[in-house]
Amino acid sequence: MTKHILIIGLGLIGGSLAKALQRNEDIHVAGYDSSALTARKAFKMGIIHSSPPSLEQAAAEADVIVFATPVGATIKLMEQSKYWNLKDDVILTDTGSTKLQIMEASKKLNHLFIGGHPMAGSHKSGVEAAKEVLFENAFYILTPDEKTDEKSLQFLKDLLSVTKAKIKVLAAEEHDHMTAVVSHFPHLIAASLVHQLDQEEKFPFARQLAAGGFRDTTRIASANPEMWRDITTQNNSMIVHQLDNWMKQMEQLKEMLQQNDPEPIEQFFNHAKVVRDELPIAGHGAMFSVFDLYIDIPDVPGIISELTGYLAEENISIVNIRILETREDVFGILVISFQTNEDRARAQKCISSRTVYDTYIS
Ligand SMILES: NC(=O)c1ccc[n+]([C@@H]2O[C@H](COP(=O)([O-])OP(=O)(O)OC[C@H]3O[C@@H](n4cnc5c(N)ncnc54)[C@H](O)[C@@H]3O)[C@@H](O)[C@H]2O)c1
Ligand SMILES: O=C(O)C(=O)C[C@]1(C(=O)O)C=C[C@@H](O)C=C1
Repeated sequence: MTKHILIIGLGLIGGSLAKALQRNEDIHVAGYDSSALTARKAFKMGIIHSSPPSLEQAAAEADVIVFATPVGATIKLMEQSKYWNLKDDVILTDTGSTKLQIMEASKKLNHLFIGGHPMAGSHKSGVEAAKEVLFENAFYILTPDEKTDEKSLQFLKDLLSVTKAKIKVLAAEEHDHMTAVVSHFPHLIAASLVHQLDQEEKFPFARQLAAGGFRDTTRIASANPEMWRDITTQNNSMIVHQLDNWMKQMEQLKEMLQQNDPEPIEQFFNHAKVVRDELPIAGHGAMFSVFDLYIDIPDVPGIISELTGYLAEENISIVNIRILETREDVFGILVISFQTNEDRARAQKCISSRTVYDTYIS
């Protein structure tokens, strides 16, 4: 029998989930967004099967309701949902980046709520950025609580299995602690590095020099500010705890730098390299979402379409393409991102065999 899923919030995450869920032919995906334009776009793009005009009516028909809205809006919607006429056995879930406050809010609901968080995403937002494959190989965290029965949990796991994510059950507190370390606090550091560049007054040309290192470290500073405002206010104490640890670490770093002894400085970098190099490689998800290929190209018209044309001929899909404007002379660096290491290796071979341009992997 067809199951009715309602996704509220049709941005990057809601849109990607809707697309992935459509792989299951026994599922009807209805989508709602507070922006009527977004909902219309999602329907036109085929991301959702239907775009009901009334949220309450769509909620009443749903077997599963997914809140894929910024976490502040999710808590407000959860409160509203108490007044909706829901099916008795409906399962409510969400995709929010924080879990403790959301699970706390779920205690006041009359229906089952199982927290959810796919650990994959992007600095891009909105329905246009939605991708069916976004969650493949990424962890998808679920945070059931004492009210959750095994059957409903299994039902949700089965439903989400079409995303090809790795489903993992965690307690909300563990989730918020770990995401503060690997996601929330790094976003604040990335933003702080950009602020530091912005405060550089003596040499404004520094912005032009910002090359791979600065761009790689600060990509996530381009993420949606409202979304990160909500995450930061909800997971505030865990983030402040990370900041305390960071400040202690920075004090130690400062002392080490003041002594300027090369050996501990090398050890500092070496330890970070060993830990970073040992991080597990995931196809998508939190850490390694893309594989970049760098190509030295001359500044001539048509060069990008020439190169992408070669890749298209060999059926190699591209995730992203950008130019690093780090040099003022004739050559620039084109960075093409791929979804897999294999795609990048094929692309490097393809470009090296068809052009004279140097390609390299950073
Ligand atoms: N962006 C990421 O990398 C990422 C990754 C995993 C989880 N998340 C979480 O998933 C959720 C959605 O994030 P996103 O990146 O898709 O954001 P997004 O900005 O791309 O999309 C959010 C959508 O929700 C809609 N919306 C906002 N308030 C609403 C309301 N009250 N009712 C209905 N629709 C409303 C917006 O119009 C927008 O279309 C957030 O809770 C976020 O923390 C984000
Ligand atoms: O890849 C990115 O750009 C992301 O920021 C994704 C990211 C993360 O911090 O890793 C962001 C928020 C999430 O809740 C999960 C994933």
